[in-house]
Amino acid sequence: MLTRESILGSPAVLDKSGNIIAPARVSCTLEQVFDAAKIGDPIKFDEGKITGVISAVSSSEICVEITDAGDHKGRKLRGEKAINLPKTDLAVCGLTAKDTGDLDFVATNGDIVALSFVNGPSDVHCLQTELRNRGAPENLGIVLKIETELGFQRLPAVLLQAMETRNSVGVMVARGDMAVECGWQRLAEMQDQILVTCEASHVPTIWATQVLEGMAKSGIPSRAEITDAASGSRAECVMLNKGPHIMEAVSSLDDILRREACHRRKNHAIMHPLSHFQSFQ
Ligand SMILES: Nc1ncnc2c1ncn2[C@@H]1O[C@H](COP(=O)(O)OP(=O)(O)O)[C@@H](O)[C@H]1O
Ligand SMILES: C=C(OP(=O)(O)O)C(=O)O
Repeated sequence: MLTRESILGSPAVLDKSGNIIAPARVSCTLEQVFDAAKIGDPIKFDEGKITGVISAVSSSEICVEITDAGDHKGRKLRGEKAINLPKTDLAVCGLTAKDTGDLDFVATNGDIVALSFVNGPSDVHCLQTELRNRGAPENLGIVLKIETELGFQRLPAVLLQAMETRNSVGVMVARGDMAVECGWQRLAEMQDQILVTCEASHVPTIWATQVLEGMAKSGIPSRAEITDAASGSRAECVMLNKGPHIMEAVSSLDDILRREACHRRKNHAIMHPLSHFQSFQ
């Protein structure tokens, strides 16, 4: 059960035979969810690790039937984990009350402001207006985090809107939420298109989320991670997430990107002679 009231989460209460007497409860801070969600809408918790379908909605509670929580042992949902409703039009436009509060500080102290869940040009316009109203400097950078289907579809219009002001603009390929919102299968195709569109628009990009994650966490990368990190050379910036081995991850990333720079410039392969195979000439 998802509750509008901000309460501490609690697990389900079961009787001796394992029947649910009271459902598990978690609260959701985004109030619009309770007006927008509809029966049958999919819902995902903790980056898609737990999935469900909405089975009942009221203005204060949303009932969710969990359809997948891993194997028979299930998965624990801890505090502060993300909730995604990929097919629900949340009618969240622009900025929340907390965002506008935070902007008072950002406008005078920030170098860059990142806008999460950009769904269309109106979100960007809203940020631009709020920054102008606060007299934010023209050189305050704006990073647009593309993480939803709508943001992806409207990227050209989003970029044109961002270019209406003199603020430098960049795009983050926010692959964490994008995979949850749009489905894992679409990630490769979507990230490619974002990179190409941004290159054509002369907008720098940030390759984000789970880059060398295994290495940052355990010290040893997977083979797939190395290839993914090398693809970061197609962006202007790569974002790493924290972990006890982050220093090794940074230095490996530097090494991988330097090597890749000999073979690729942005989205274009450099077709120089393959020196490794000269002995075959
Ligand atoms: N589908 C959505 N459309 C618009 N805004 C959303 C959507 N999902 C979440 N948000 C907004 O974005 C906020 C989430 O921000 P945050 O988790 O910090 O994003 P990020 O994953 O970019 O760090 C929510 O509090 C909510 O205001
Ligand atoms: C960068 C992302 O967002 P967050 O800042 O929540 O990690 C993402 O979802 O990929």
